[in-house]
Parts: sequence; structure tokens; C-alpha cells
Amino acid sequence: MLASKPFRRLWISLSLSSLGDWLSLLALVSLAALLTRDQPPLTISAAVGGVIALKLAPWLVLSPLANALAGRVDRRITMVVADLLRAALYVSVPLVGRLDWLLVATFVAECAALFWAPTKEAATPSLVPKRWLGQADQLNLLTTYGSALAAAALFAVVTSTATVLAGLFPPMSIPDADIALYIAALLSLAAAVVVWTLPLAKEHGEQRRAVSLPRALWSGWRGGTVRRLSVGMLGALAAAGAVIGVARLFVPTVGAGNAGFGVLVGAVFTGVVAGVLIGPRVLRDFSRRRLFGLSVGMAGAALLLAGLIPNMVFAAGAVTAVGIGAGLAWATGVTLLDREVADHDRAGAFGFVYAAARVALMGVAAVAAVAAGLVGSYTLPLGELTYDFSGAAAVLLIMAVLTLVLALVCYRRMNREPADVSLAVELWAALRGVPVKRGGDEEATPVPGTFIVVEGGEGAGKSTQVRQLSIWLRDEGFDVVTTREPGATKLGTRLRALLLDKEHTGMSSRAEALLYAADRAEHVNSVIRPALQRGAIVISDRFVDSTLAYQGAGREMAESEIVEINRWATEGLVPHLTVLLDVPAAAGLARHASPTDRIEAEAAEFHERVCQGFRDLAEREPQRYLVLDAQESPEEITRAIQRRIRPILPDPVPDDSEAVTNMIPVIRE
Ligand SMILES: Nc1ncnc2c1ncn2[C@@H]1O[C@H](COP(=O)(O)OP(=O)(O)O)[C@@H](O)[C@H]1O
Ligand SMILES: Cc1cn([C@H]2C[C@H](O)[C@@H](COP(=O)(O)OP(=O)(O)O)O2)c(=O)[nH]c1=O
Repeated sequence: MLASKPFRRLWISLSLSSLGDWLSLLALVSLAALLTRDQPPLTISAAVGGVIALKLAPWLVLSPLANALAGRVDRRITMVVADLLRAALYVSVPLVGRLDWLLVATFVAECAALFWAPTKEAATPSLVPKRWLGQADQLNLLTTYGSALAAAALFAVVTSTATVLAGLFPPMSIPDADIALYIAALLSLAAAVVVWTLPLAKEHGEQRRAVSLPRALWSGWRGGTVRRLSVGMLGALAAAGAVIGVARLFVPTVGAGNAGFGVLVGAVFTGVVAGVLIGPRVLRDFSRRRLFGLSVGMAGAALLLAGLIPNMVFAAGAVTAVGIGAGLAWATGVTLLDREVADHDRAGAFGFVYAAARVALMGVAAVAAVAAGLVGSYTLPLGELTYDFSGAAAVLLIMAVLTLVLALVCYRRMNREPADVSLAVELWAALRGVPVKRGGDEEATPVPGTFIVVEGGEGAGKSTQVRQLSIWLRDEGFDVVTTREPGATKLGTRLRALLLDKEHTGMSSRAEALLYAADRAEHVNSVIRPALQRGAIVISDRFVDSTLAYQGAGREMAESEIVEINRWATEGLVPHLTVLLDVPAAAGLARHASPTDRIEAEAAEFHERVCQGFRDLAEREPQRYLVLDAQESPEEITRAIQRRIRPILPDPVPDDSEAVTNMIPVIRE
């Protein structure tokens, strides 16, 4: 994607701009604390909370206006002016050196960012090919958050270097936060220069309208579907927000300064990014419903430790864990949301969570800062010792308790039905990185690849869907192997001929079952396992379930025996997901021109039993099946499968990002 020169430029400009924005947030918060350092604690925390609140306020108040204007003004000029204005404001703050101007400048700079965001949003489609748009939006989102991490690191380095230099050469000393603001100004300036070189005509390319933050909040909330999930996601983010809000007030209580502030904020974001990116991959086989409550709980527990033990190094570690919990909860919540929300609610639902995430993170940060001042600091005598209890720590503790309660509620709500595996077993398996043995009857050996099976009766549309899926997945850049049963191997073609030849009508059911199993054994051994071993996605048209349905239900053979034979034949290979295309037997048969093979030629009741057999299998193990009505349109079915598959892929990329990402930059831009 970055090979496209215009998009690369837009991305570089976005990176510089976000880096400057985050750096300025850290510097402005620090300066607000410094300018009020001789005042009572409540004033300090109000100043810190004020800066954060003013970075959120424009989004709540002015974003409808910004979106309306974004379509009318020349894009390049909007972006350049916004960047230049920000640069000028950043420089002015240390020069003026007054709290009131600092607050005004914060607000105005954020307004500039607010106008910048929808313009960048609208510009992206004109700079990347349409099929890359989803990835481009993902990259933009990642950059926006990744740059928070980089900015925090930069801030810590700049402030500690400035402190050392000031110690060595006292005459040259410039307050460290001032230097950070000058650097932020330079970054914005550089962003402006890069944007200036972009071919961003006003009407050029496709138009994308951004949804304003209040509107996204309102319509998503009213839509209702998202409330249940989003409370957990937002609660975990709020825990991270509380850390950001009190971090600047917390560092003096553990003897650290601005550099420590940078470290804490950096730690939270490192955690969040790690949680979002790595968590779902490491915990791939872990039940998402359980993971959700557990990650919220992790954020809460880590917050509790951070609040209880006043030590800088310890706090940095604990706060990273808060971030990981929040990031995991976010990623898991998005996956579950994606699975549970109906298509037509999708844009609204995602718009809501992205908008609400911004409010949760920044709003809670602002409130937490002020609350820390309201609580104040105490020293508790403990016999000979004393325990210093700061307002910042108190806020972290309160937030921790709230988050833990929320985690419990989420966990309970999501896991009402008794699970087939206990939590301890699942946790232990996840820690060792092996799949869980569900129901204790599978001797599955873990494979790096992903195994997806499409099942269904005659004419259900299996080959059609397998074809569509492979096109989609290859397009997304995956190594995909499509295959089918019976007859995918050299030996298999012969077995297939034997099995389907009408000459063999009346073949004994046991011979039939064994021949299908023989075909399968060869198939697994020479096609499926090798592909899975190298990490490919294997999509098979039919697998063990076909024998269970056709020979088990259809020929009325004992299921347990068929299971046993096939476990032996496949060495316990179980698909990660089975898509069942459910079609009434008659409707499926009618799709084929005329009964061609020995099995298709069976009586209608036989096919009825087969279809029912498939349904029964799926009902017993709902977490491993996706059952779809095969009478929907093929496109509709493909979309439903894509939605379900995406979370289990090694590298998930949402396909509906166009609708969704209108709102992505809502969190930070
Ligand atoms: N969702 C659908 N609705 C209507 N017809 C379909 C659908 N999916 C596939 N078909 C048609 O049904 C026939 C059988 O589809 P196919 O994919 O070969 O099924 P299978 O592999 O399950 O036997 C084909 O002619 C195909 O075009
Ligand atoms: C894999 C498998 C297929 N079959 C039957 C179902 C099909 O009628 C036949 C051939 O499968 P298939 O080639 O999938 O036929 P179609 O695409 O026309 O549905 O084999 C079984 O009876 N048991 C099995 O285990």
C-alpha cells in the first residue's frame, strides 16, 4: 500500500501530525501542572483535567460543523492550514507562559485537528485503489495509536535529556515541556509541508462523508444492539483513561517528573496496542466470550495494583497490564460485535463504539484528574511507618473497583450457559499455546494453519461458496488451498469413481463408510495436513460430517462407530470452523439438472435424513459451526461466512471498513 506514492505521503503526513498532536498533549498537560505548581492541589488537577477536557470538547460540540465544511473547502488547503495553525499555537504557549492562554491554545489547536480529520478521511479513497481501502484505514488507525506510543517515548527522552542538560549547563536551561512543544510544532510544520506536495483536488476521487461524533453516539446508542457489549469495551478503555488522567499528578508522589509521566502514558499505550494486535493471535483458540470478561478483569486488577503500590517502576509495569487488558477487551469486543450485529446496524454500531471510545478515554481522563484533586492527599500512620495516600492513587483504586465489578458482570452475562470445558482447562491450554480438547474426545494435534469446511446436502451451494471464499482470501493475501471430498487425491479419484458409480448400487453401508474414510485418510495425509503445517488456510468442500450425515443419518448407521473410524482416518483432525449450508433436501436436489451419481439418486427420505443429520451435528457444537440458510442469495451467504471467518484468521482485516472507518479517526486524529 505504501508503494503508492501519494498514499505514502498522506500516511507520512498523518504520522507526523499525530506524533505532534500526542506530544503536544503530554507537553500541555505537563505545562499546566508546572504553571500551577504553587497553587493548591485542586487547582493543579483542574488545570490538568481542563487541558484534557478541552481536547475532547471540540469533538462533542463542533464536529457537525467540521463535517459539513469538510466537503466544501479545498482539501489540501484545509490540511495545510490546520497543521500550520497547530504549529503556531504550540510555539505560542511557552512564549506566552500563562495558563489561560495555554487552555485557549489547546482548544483552538484541537479545533484545527477536528477540521483536519474528516478531510484526511475523505482524501484517502482518492489516493489508494478501492480494494486497499480497508487496509489503508486500518493502517491509519494503527498509526494514530502507534504514534501515541512513539510520542510518549519521545517525550520521556526529550524531558530527561533536557533535565540532564540543564544540570550540566545551567545557563542554557529551557523548561523540558517547552522543548517538547517546540518539537511538536516542528512535526506539524513538517506534516504541512508533506501535505502540500499531495495531489488533493477538491472533487478528486470518491466522496466519503464522515459521521459527526455526537450523531454517531446518539444513533448507535438508540440502535440498542451494541449497549451490552460496548459497556465492557468502554469500561476497560475508561480504566486506561483514568491512568492517563492521573499520571501527571501521580508521578511527583513517586519522586518522578515529566519523563516519568511520558513513561506511564507510553506504557498504557504500549499495552493497548499490544493487546489489540497480539492478544487475539496468541489466544486464538480461547473462547472470545470468556476472554472478554477476563480482559476487563485484567485491566481492573492491574489498576488496583498500580493504585496500591506507590513505586514508579512497579506502576509502569502495572499500567502496561492495564493497557493490555483494555486492548484485549477492545479487540475481543470488536470481534464479538462484528459477529452479533446485523448487517444493517453495522455502520451505526461501529460508529458508536469508536465515538464512545474517544469519550471514554478522554472524558474519564479529564474527570479522573479533577477527582484526584478533590480527594487530596493523606498520610496514614501505620505503627512506626506511614502510608502516603495520594488523590491520584485513590482515583486509580476507585476506578479499579468499578472496573472489576464491570468485569464480573460481563463475564457472568456472557457465559450463562454451562461450557463444555472448564475455565481452568481453557486457561492452561491457552498458556501452553495448544488448542483445548473440547468435550475431552479429540486428540487434535495443533497445526499452524486454519481449517475450514463447508458442508451441506446436495446442491446447497458448497462449491459456489468455496470458490468465492478462496477468491476473497487470496485477495487478502492468504495462502489458500481449496479442496473437496471425495476425490481430491490420485487415489481419491479412483475411490470417488467407485463410490459414485451407479453400477455399485446396493454397496454395503459399511464398505461405503470405509471407502469414504479411506479417501479422507489419503486426503488428510497428502493434502490437508501438509498445507495446514505450512500455515495455509484450507477450505474443504465436505469432510467427516458428510459421512456422519450421509452414512450415519442417511444410512442409519451407528454414529459412534463412524466417529471412531474417522478419528482414526484423520488422526483426530477437526476443522476450526464448519460452515453448514442448510437447504431443504428437495430444494437442493432441484438445483441440479438431473440426478447424476449413486448417492444423489437415493430416495427423497434419505436426503431428508441427511439434511436433518447435518442440523443435529451443528446444534450439538454451536461454537464450531456457522449454520446459514442456503436459500439466501449466494452473495449474502458469502458475506455472512466472511464475517464469521475473519476473527479466526491469522490476520484479520474487516471488509466493511469503508462504512465503518468513516468513524475510525474519531478516537484520536
Ligand atoms: N444461494 C444460492 N441460491 C440459489 N442457487 C444457488 C445458490 N448457490 C448456488 N446455487 C446454484 O445451485 C447449483 C448447485 O450449486 P453448487 O455450488 O454446485 O452446490 P454443491 O457444491 O453444494 O452441490 C448451482 O447451479 C449454483 O449456481
Ligand atoms: C464426503 C462424502 C460424500 N458423500 C456423498 C455426497 C454426495 O452425494 C457424493 C459426492 O459428493 P460431491 O462431489 O460433494 O457432490 P455434489 O457436489 O454434487 O453434492 O458423495 C457421502 O455420502 N459421504 C461422504 O463422506
